Amino acid sequence: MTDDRLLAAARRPEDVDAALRPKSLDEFVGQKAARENLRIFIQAAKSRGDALDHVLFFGPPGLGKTTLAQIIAREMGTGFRATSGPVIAKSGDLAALLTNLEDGDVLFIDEIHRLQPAVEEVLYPAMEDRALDLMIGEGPSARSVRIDLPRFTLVGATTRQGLITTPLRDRFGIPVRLQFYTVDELELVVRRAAGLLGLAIAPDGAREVATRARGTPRIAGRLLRRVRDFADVAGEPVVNRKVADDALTRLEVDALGLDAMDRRYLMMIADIYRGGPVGVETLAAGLSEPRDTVEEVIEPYLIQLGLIARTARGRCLNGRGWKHLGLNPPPGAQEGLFDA
Ligand SMILES: Nc1ncnc2c1ncn2[C@@H]1O[C@H](COP(=O)(O)OP(=O)(O)OP(=O)(O)O)[C@@H](O)[C@H]1O
Ligand SMILES: [Mg+2]
Repeated sequence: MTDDRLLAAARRPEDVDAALRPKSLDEFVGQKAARENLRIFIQAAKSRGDALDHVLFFGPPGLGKTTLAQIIAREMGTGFRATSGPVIAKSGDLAALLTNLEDGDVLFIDEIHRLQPAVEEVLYPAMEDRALDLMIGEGPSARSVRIDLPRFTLVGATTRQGLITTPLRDRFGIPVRLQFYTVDELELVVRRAAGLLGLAIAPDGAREVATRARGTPRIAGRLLRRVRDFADVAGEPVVNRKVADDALTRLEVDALGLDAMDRRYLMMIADIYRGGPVGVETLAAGLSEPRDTVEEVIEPYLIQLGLIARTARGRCLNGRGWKHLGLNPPPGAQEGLFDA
């Protein structure tokens, strides 16, 4: 299933992300626009002696949302508290978290789209007015009291921008969309990670891993560890292109970084639906995967590569998709509409 995929971008226990996590904006590779904007906003807030405005990160898993949240706290020189949407069960839990913050703290809420509506409502005045509205007592004697909160920066992260309610989204002064990384950027990520892992890697070896990492630093780190295993066992002192290629091919990661699941997805559109259009529900059922997984994990990178297109009538295989499968589109297939 998806969780076992080598190329699944979602966190897994063995990822030991912390070891490879960049600790400052200077160390953070890629996301240039976001990085430079954050640098300016952080500098400005610091020079005013104020907390940074609230930041919302959105984008596919493994692109660096949590990493950037930690970097913000470090660069601001403030404390970092982390929690996640599904963990905060009641509004009282959030109230406790907020009242325990120290001046200037960063409060990181991962999967913020999964907050309960009642909990989310506590956040609105907290974000806007640094205040908490509490109800004291019950029945006719109930009254509302307002408690002032310390200055803090809320950093929210989500893989599902579409699921964030508008009132919540509007309260973030700094929305940041993270993009897939280029191969050049991932090459730097791989070299840096190899250095931290004490692994000797040749430039063409780093390039090979980068090319096959689905635009995602977490996957680059994971592939690098697996390649290291193969190199260790084979007694290869240096990971060059051939060593990396052999290892990744054995792991069924193809030249574009697609794995068996991606190829099953593409083959299903090609084979059964003659190139589409086919609805995402149908594809999800055929792959025995939840629709969310198909939309959030499998499709974004295939779209990024131009192998498929999302249309109003469903998913279609593009010319490039047919080519990657080594197939010719059947006469009358939809693909010509989307690219050459
Ligand atoms: N720009 C980067 N440079 C180097 N390494 C990075 C970069 N961005 C992320 N990483 C590495 O990728 C891994 C995943 O990053 P992170 O946990 O921040 O992703 P995320 O966006 O929070 O993912 P999720 O949506 O699953 O929570 C970490 O090990 C981190 O070290
Ligand atoms: Mg994260």
